[in-house]
Amino acid sequence: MLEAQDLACWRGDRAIFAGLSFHLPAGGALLLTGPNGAGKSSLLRLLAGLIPAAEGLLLWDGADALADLAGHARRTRYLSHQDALKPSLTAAENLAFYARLWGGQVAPALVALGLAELADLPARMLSAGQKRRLALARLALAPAPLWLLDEPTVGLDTASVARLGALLAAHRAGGGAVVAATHLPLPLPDAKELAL
Ligand SMILES: Nc1ncnc2c1ncn2[C@@H]1O[C@H](COP(=O)(O)OP(=O)(O)OP(=O)(O)O)[C@@H](O)[C@H]1O
Repeated sequence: MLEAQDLACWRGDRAIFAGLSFHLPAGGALLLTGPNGAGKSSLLRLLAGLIPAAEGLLLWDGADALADLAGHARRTRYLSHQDALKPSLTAAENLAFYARLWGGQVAPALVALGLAELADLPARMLSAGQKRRLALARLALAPAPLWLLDEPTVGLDTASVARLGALLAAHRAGGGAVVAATHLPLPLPDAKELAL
């Protein structure tokens, strides 16, 4: 599904990593680990097509994944460190924005992350963990084969980590793939680890 061949990444005038290769099959999961500054977020941004590779190739089903950036964006859900919420919109309205882009139903996506009770609250009034859950609820809107998740469980309580685990399992059972960067335990059984 996703294959990296000899990727290299520069940020500013510094080489962050080079010679990075991996193969991620349908249903597979790759866990990015390494100390602060190792390049985990940079790799996720590169895989999302948001920063260019200095060297190497990213392939999707054997073809250049980044030749058509709009097409790559359509098959990708990228969750960064930031929750990317509009503070003045309610939880439901925030998700409705993405539902207009990708399709899907807002109510079940809120339920998937335990947010039904908070649907009408402006995002600015949510706690840090609730905001993270609302960001993650986007994953439950409409299927996309590649999920790129940067520290998805930061701020989550135990029940919410379990809800995310259920989402991840269903995504992978349906043939989806996941690349996740984390310093925390993640419910991703049988994930391969890529230590940066
Ligand atoms: N916009 C930028 N311009 C220049 N250098 C950057 C930029 N963003 C990140 N870097 C540098 O790239 C390196 C990798 O950063 P990155 O955020 O990818 O690390 P990380 O492994 O995700 O770290 P953390 O565990 O702290 O989240 C760091 O040395 C950082 O200073």
